[in-house]
Parts: sequence; structure tokens; C-alpha cells
Amino acid sequence: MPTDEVPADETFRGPAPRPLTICVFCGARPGLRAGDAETARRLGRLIGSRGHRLLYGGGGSGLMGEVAWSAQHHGAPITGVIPTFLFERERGIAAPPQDTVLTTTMGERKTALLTRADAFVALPGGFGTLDEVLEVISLNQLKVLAKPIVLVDADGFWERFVALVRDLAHWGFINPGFGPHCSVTDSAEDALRCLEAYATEAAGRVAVEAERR
Ligand SMILES: C/C(=C\CNc1ncnc2c1ncn2[C@@H]1O[C@H](COP(=O)(O)O)[C@@H](O)[C@H]1O)CO
Repeated sequence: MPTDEVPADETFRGPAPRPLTICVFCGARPGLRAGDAETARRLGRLIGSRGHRLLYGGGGSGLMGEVAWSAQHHGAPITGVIPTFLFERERGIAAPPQDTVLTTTMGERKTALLTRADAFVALPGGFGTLDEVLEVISLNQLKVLAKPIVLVDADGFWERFVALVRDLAHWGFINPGFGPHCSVTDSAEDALRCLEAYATEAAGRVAVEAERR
């Protein structure tokens, strides 16, 4: 079981605006950089200590396992959405106690994650993580979805992805930037701050609109 020995964060003051269901995309493998596991544990800890729910791919391996165990250790309720074939394959890999949602296909799983989440955070990962991130960004762009996503660029993991997005705009395939719902931050702490601020702002907008009616 991954340990969770990260220092407490002193810079969050006051309660979170409301409990959010935060979907985390990250590697099913640990990767080779020790800092990534630490970032994953920090994120899990913050999700738990700020009173949010972790929604994720349901596995116990790699960075996914680090986030999930740390979130559980800090009191977060957890929902894991996993296709039956992966669930069977992963029986031997310990994942923390969670509400498990079984799906038939990977596509159904992605839809379930996208539907249930209030917001998304992406840590380093492989093709699965990239696929999930691109799905959220492109659905936001099509206005099929309007949910915030934050890429945690600890140690420059997303640097070349950000550069590619700049090139895509330069070459005329997309508008400049990631759109209104996507941000890049340096740390798990900034990612959480960003999502909580977004939720507060969105709640404010809804209240103003309700008053106008
Ligand atoms: C590779 C190994 C196990 C694979 N098991 C997975 N279990 C749960 N979810 C998974 C798994 N593999 C991919 N996912 C989903 O994609 C993302 C991670 O994929 P990546 O390619 O590692 O970036 C993750 O967010 C899941 O939703 C153990 O050897």
C-alpha cells in the first residue's frame, strides 16, 4: 500500500465552498519520476481533507493507486468506475474501499466518469490519461460539456502538450488556448484552489441569474 507522508498544507483557509466530485485522470503505472507519486498523494490528501469525493478509474496500480489510497486515508468517499474486464484483471492489485461502478466497455466508463464529475484533474499518465484529457477538452469545446479541467504540470509533464496546443492554434486548427474551462497549474494545491474558485464563481453566476428571473 502506498504511504502518504506528505506535509500538511497550511495555505488553505476555511472550508471548501461545497463538496465537489473530483475526477482524477492519471497513470495506471507509477512512472519513473518519484515526484509524480508524491504529487498524486498530495492531490488525494487534499481531496480528502477539503471534503471532496474522489471519482477515478477504480484501479489500485500506479499513480491511480497513490491518489486513491491517499484520498481514502484522508477521509474522502471514493467512486471507482471500471469496466468488468479490467476489474477481473486487477483483482490482485489492492485498491481502497470504494463504491464500484462496473461498466461493459471503456466508452461507457468514460461517459460515466464525465457525467458524474463536477471537475477534473489530470496528473501524469500514458495513453489512457491523454485520451481522457482530450475527451474532456474537446467536449468542452463543442459545448457538450462545461466542466473545469486542470492539468497539474508538476515537473513540466504537460509542457510539450501545452506547446502542441500552441502549435495547433498557430497552424489554424483551433482557437488560441484551451478554452474557458481548462487551466494548467504547477501543483496539486493550485489545482484544488482553482477548482474551488471555479465552483464558487459558478454558484455566484447561478445565484445572479436566479435573481434576474
Ligand atoms: C497497466 C496496468 C493496469 C491497467 N489497469 C487500469 N485500471 C484502471 N483504469 C485504467 C487502467 N488502465 C488505464 N486505465 C484508465 O486510463 C487512465 C490511465 O491510463 P494510462 O494509460 O496509464 O494513462 C486512468 O485514468 C484510467 O481511467 C497495471 O500494469
